[in-house]
Amino acid sequence: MTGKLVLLHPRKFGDERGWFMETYNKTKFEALGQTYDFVQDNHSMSVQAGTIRGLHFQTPPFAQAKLVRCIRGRIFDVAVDLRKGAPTYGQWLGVELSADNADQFLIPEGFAHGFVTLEPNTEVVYKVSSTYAPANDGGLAWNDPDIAIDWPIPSDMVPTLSDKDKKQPGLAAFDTCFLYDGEPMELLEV
Ligand SMILES: Cc1cn([C@H]2C[C@H](O)[C@@H](COP(=O)(O)OP(=O)(O)O[C@H]3O[C@@H](C)C(=O)[C@@H](O)[C@H]3O)O2)c(=O)[nH]c1=O
Repeated sequence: MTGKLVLLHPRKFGDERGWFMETYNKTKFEALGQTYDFVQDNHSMSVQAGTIRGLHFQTPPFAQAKLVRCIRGRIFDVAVDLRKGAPTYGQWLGVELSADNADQFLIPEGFAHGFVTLEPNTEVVYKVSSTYAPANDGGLAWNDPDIAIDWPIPSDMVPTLSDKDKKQPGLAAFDTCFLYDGEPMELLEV
């Protein structure tokens, strides 16, 4: 299996009560060639708009694929290619996820992940394919010029960051431990 970046537009079944949607269906993921054993669910809430969490990853053997969605507010969600030898190594791809669009972003192993909140009190939930392994916790600077993410926040805004994320290194200091599986860094939308 190769891991693809996938933006899922889940089908909402509306009726007089409201709506229903599936948020994860293993069989449908397998039909897309994306077989993950999601073993942990996470939920974060960020009070301030302009909060950046990331860029984060766990190193092998605890690398994580992530299935991310925003259930309150709005985020710009980013994946950064860290796969050794990939032609797109160091490049990033971002999507907007919101409670309104209900979209989900599937980020395979080999990518760093981060997001900025675009509204106050934004809540993000995501499944991960390996449990938390603090000793394998890795990070990169959100504003590393070698990655050059175009965060959709005002240029004079000082983002809210954790102490850890204020001190993350840049890509130049990172010796990647992720292998390139040949999968192009393209967004599959379903
Ligand atoms: C990630 C994580 C953190 N924690 C604890 C450690 C710490 O005391 C507290 C807050 O952790 P952090 O500051 O790392 O939380 P946060 O900055 O929200 O980290 C998350 O960011 C996004 C972008 C991701 O992709 C996630 O994988 C995760 O790295 O929660 C767990 O117990 N389990 C976990 O799986």
